[in-house]
Amino acid sequence: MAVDVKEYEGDMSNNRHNELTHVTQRLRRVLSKEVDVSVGHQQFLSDILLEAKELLNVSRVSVWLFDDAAKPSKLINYANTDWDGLITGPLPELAVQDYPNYFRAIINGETISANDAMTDARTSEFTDGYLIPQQICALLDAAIFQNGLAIGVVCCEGRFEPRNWLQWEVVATELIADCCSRRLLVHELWQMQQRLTEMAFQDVLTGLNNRRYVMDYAKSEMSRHQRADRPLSLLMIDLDRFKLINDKYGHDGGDEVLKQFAQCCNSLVRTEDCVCRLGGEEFIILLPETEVAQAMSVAQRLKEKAAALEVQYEGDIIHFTVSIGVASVNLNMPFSQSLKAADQAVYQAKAAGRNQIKLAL
Ligand SMILES: Nc1nc2c(ncn2[C@@H]2O[C@H](COP(=O)(O)OP(=O)(O)OP(=O)(O)O)[C@@H](O)[C@H]2O)c(=O)[nH]1
Repeated sequence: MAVDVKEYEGDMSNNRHNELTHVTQRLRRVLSKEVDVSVGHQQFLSDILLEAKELLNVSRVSVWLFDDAAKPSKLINYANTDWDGLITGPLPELAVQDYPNYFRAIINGETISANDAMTDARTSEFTDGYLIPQQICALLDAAIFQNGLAIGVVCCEGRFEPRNWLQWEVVATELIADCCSRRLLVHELWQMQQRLTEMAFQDVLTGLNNRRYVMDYAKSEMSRHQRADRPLSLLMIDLDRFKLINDKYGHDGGDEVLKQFAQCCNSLVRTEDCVCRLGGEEFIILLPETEVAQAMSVAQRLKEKAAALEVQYEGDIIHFTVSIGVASVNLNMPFSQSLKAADQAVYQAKAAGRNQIKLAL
């Protein structure tokens, strides 16, 4: 049911007025969450669209984004409130060649307040294929901008009869479109930040945690284990004669071995264990809540699994072995001391002929 100007200016029933005040407050509360990344952005969009649907008293509100803001050729449905019956499932993409007037208006940044969508020159293109079958009579569409370019549109659809869109309804839709724009930007920035954090703590080649990560992780695990008086163990692993593998199969062959060995480590340990590539052909596995005797048996399984691994590379099969140093992490000393002890054990394993496990003293 549309709100009439006269009604809004003076005669609006108390009920409708109270209802609007209530919905506006709800909408403002939801809009204020635009920077709260703990709410998923799809959830946020669907929340504001629902509030907008109620505020404007329309059948559906949806968000559509251009495939390419610099050179738009399609509008793709991004979020929408459901509506009772009719279209279900994903909405089809809209192509510029089918709706040139509509696209032109949105690209120009116009807010389309089509009181009668079937006669408005910007929306009449939808008449036979969409408006008539869906019984949509009024459309209120506001462009979503980013950096001065229209990147998409918020679309409000009224069914059954034309309506006169009021000025406040137009402004409310534009505010919602602006809010969608900011939220999409917040989402992009959040994704970028996630990616940077991942990059800062991840080894690019193997996807394992890197040295920076293990140092932070060890620090927090050491204090946790100290408080709980629990044992923490570590394996330091070095691939044997890795230079020969590089020399024989090339750097890419060596990389393939490192990647497959990383997977081998991951497949062998518990989810709470922390596998890291320290650099080069050197890896470390931290085993929380683990006595050194159990750590020795993990090392034994890893040594056997590595020796049995057949790395397929350009028609060849590459075999390799590992030398492992096992240490119980000394919770009263800096972590670097335990690393050093494990490193010396690796050195002894190498000196003893490689493909060996040694316990750090
Ligand atoms: N393919 C590849 N090779 C690497 C990478 N990082 C380091 N290396 C190579 O790893 C080799 C390590 O050689 P060394 O330190 O001599 O050790 P090793 O040949 O494994 O001999 P031992 O440790 O004594 O058994 C060097 O040739 C490095 O160039 C990497 O990311 N990819």
